Amino acid sequence: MCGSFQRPLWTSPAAGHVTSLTDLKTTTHRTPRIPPVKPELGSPVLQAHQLRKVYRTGEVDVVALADVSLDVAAGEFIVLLGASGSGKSTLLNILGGLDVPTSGTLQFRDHRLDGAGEAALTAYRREHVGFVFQFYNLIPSLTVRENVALVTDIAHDPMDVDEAVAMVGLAPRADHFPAQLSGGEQQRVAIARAVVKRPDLLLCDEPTGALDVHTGRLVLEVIERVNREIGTTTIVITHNAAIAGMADRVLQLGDGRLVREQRNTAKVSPAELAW
Ligand SMILES: Nc1ncnc2c1ncn2[C@@H]1O[C@H](COP(=O)(O)OP(=O)(O)OP(=O)(O)O)[C@@H](O)[C@H]1O
Repeated sequence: MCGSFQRPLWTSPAAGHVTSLTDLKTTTHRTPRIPPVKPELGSPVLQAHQLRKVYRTGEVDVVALADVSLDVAAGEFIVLLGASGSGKSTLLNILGGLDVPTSGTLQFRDHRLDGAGEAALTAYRREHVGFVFQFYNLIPSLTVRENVALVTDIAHDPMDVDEAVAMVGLAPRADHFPAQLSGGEQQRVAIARAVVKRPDLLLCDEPTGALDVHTGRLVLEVIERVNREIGTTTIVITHNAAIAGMADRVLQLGDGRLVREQRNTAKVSPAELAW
């Protein structure tokens, strides 16, 4: 399972809070970083042990995650299912360094993330994690290419921007603005932006939630392609159980706990998914 944990890597008091892209650039050389060595396919990339997250609002404690233990192997494609409020986003946010657990341990390769400070989590997210959310968060005044290129300024070893744009099938639209694109196309730009820095992890929270079936399939095809061709470890949250067929492994959360885990012996391509 989780093996012996090391002390958190990032405890340097010199690493300050990062508040803007300019800050990110200027902190690049000060912020402790994990070397960008790609792990062997199948080796553990994330190890979570008894993760617990309690949100306190006034006098009320909400237990969003209750002792979730989970190993994620490099290159794996995981679909995370569960009813609304079951803790899916909370888990994804903690795995992606957007939030920290109340208790439990989380390790990315050899490095502890629980207890890591703001600057350390920023470095982790910036160098190792690509996020895709339900809404695309593109900058309207920038073209497709420029939206994707923004990230490469702060990445250690980015992909060529046009290569990333081509990977999501938008090469002919590279000079278009977000308002000139459909929702599915905008989501594909968001995926290109997430993967252009060659992250170890691609974390997607309801990536097809705002899309119709046909467009949703196209977006899932791009996510599947990134996982298959680049080997990016991928976790997708969805309410749509049909998407589970794409996964190597399907995890189901209920009331903050992992209530079901299933490995797919054969994966279904997004084009074959029916919902
Ligand atoms: N910042 C917060 N403060 C207080 N409670 C929170 C906070 N964030 C989440 N929660 C609570 O934690 C629980 C898990 O929320 P979470 O968003 O992780 O669920 P989810 O499975 O992703 O739900 P959905 O499918 O609706 O997005 C819920 O009861 C939610 O109300």
